[in-house]
Amino acid sequence: MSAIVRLENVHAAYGQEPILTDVAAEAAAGERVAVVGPNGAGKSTLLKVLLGLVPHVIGHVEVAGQSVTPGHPPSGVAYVPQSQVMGLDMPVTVWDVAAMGLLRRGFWPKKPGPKERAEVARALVAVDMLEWREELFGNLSGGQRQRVLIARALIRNAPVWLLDEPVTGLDAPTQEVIEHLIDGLRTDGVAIIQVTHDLEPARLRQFDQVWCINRRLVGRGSFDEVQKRGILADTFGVPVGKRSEGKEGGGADVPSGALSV
Ligand SMILES: Nc1ncnc2c1ncn2[C@@H]1O[C@H](COP(=O)(O)OP(=O)(O)OP(=O)(O)O)[C@@H](O)[C@H]1O
Repeated sequence: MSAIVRLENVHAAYGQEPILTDVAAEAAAGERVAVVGPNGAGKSTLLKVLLGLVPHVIGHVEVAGQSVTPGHPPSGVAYVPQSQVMGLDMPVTVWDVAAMGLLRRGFWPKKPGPKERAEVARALVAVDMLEWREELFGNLSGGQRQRVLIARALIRNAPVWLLDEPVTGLDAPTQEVIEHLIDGLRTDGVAIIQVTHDLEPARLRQFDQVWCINRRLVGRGSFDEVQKRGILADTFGVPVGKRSEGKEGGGADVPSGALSV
C-alpha cells in the first residue's frame, strides 16, 4: 500500500531548541494512527509539521501527494485542533465555524451559494448540531464544540485528517459518538492521524498503528507490537516492565499514571 502521509528524517524546531529529531513514519489511505507520548513530547508539533505550521523543518514531509514545507500547508488535509485552543471570545456562530471548512476551497471571502450552504447544513446534521447553528461557538460545551470542529473538517472532504485529542475531556457517550464518526472515515479511505492520551489497550487496538513519540519516534507498529517490544514503556520513560497477566484487556506495560492522562 502506498503512503498518503510520509515523514522521512524529519527534524523540527520552533526556534533554537529541537522539538522533534529524526522522525520517519508513514500511513496509507484508510489507516488510523494513534500518536501517543507524554506531555511535551512533540505530538501536537508532529501534526503541525504535517500542516506546514512549524517554522524550521529539515527532512521530507509529504501529505496527500504534496511536499509540505514551512508556510505551505497541503490542501488535502482536515485539521481538528484541541477545542480549548480555539478563541472562544470571538463573535462567531456554530454555522460560521463549520462554514470555515469551505475556506481553502476558494469560497472565501465570496459568499457561499446554495450548494455550499447545503454542504454546511449536511455536516452539521452529521454531528447533530444543526439546531444550534445560530448559537455562539464560545457558548457551547466542550463536546458540542468538538462536534462543530468535526463538522468543519467533514466539509473539507479531505483524504487526510489530523486530530489533536478530539475526545479529551468529553463524557463517555459523546466520546463514543465522535470516535464512531472518526472511525467511519476509514471506510472512505481517509488516513487519520490522531493524537490521544487514552492508553487503554482496547482503545489502542482499534488503531492500525501506534506512533510512540518522545521528541523522536521511539517506535511504531500495532498496539500489540509496540506493547510487546517495550516501546510504549520506553516512550513514557520507565523501564520495560513485565506484562501484567490477567489484567482486563491484556494489560499495557505503561506507567499506571500514564493510563489516566
Ligand atoms: N509555538 C511554539 N513555540 C515554541 N515552542 C513550542 C511551541 N509549541 C510547542 N512548543 C514546545 O514544543 C514542545 C512540544 O510541545 P507539543 O505541544 O508538541 O507537545 P505535546 O506532546 O503535544 O504535549 P501535550 O501532551 O502536553 O499536549 C514543548 O516543549 C512546547 O513548549
